[in-house]
Amino acid sequence: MNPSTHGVHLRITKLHKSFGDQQVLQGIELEARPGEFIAIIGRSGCGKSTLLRMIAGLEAPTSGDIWINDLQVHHIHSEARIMFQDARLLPWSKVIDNVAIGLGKEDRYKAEAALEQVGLGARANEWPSVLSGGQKQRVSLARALASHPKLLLLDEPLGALDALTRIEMQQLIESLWQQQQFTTVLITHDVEEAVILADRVILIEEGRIAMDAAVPFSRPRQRGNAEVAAFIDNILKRVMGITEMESRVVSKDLPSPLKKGS
Ligand SMILES: Nc1ncnc2c1ncn2[C@@H]1O[C@H](COP(=O)(O)OP(=O)(O)OP(=O)(O)O)[C@@H](O)[C@H]1O
Repeated sequence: MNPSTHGVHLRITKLHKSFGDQQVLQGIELEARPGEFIAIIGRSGCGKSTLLRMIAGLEAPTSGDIWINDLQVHHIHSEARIMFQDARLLPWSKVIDNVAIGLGKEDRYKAEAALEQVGLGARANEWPSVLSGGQKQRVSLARALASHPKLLLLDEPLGALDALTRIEMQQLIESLWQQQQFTTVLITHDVEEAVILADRVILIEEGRIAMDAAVPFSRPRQRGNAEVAAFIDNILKRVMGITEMESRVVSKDLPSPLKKGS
């Protein structure tokens, strides 16, 4: 955990969300301390994005409360920024203008600085269309960070990237988080990514928090490290609902994600 004077305190109580008859979230209780980095995992469709959208103020809860510091979330919070799997850049605006969206003219230097921080200062005056997927996500990250948010919401932002670019982006996000100390909520399908980056890994199952595991390793965390790999493996087993005995059978007989890292 990164002690922080910058990030917000996030608190979620008795949160329910239904779409028609479908109850997606059924009593979420969750807290992130200022400057904490939490990762939310869970099977496809369990409600991760819905939860993030509600924290962002883009979707209203059916019932329950979300607090950012002492303000209840009813609409988009001025201190929060969200980043999605697709970069969502405006194709008719230059890279720097995409980063500067929402900033006043006098704050344009902040967009330039954010673009430098993600390593794309030299590409400021190009069109988004000439950038690679990873570069577009860097621009999207710069746009999210240019206004110095106190809460960064990441909805599977690295999901579409190749493995190497993904690792580079993870390192970039971790180093910017360490410098700027914003509170971070990361949605990811990748348990390894959650364990490498987050202070806590939180599993949503059947609409509730089924696991909230503090990651006990110092940073930067090494993927090859046996203890890290075993920790990832245990979470994977928990996500897949596989018992110890079943996992031995799976590990022996099949190439399986349970063997990841071994
Ligand atoms: N606007 C909506 N209207 C109706 N149903 C919705 C709406 N948004 C989400 N849902 C439903 O809520 C459930 C949770 O969706 P959500 O996108 O939050 O899941 P997720 O865990 O993020 O999934 P994935 O990992 O596949 O992205 C799904 O069954 C989805 O169909």
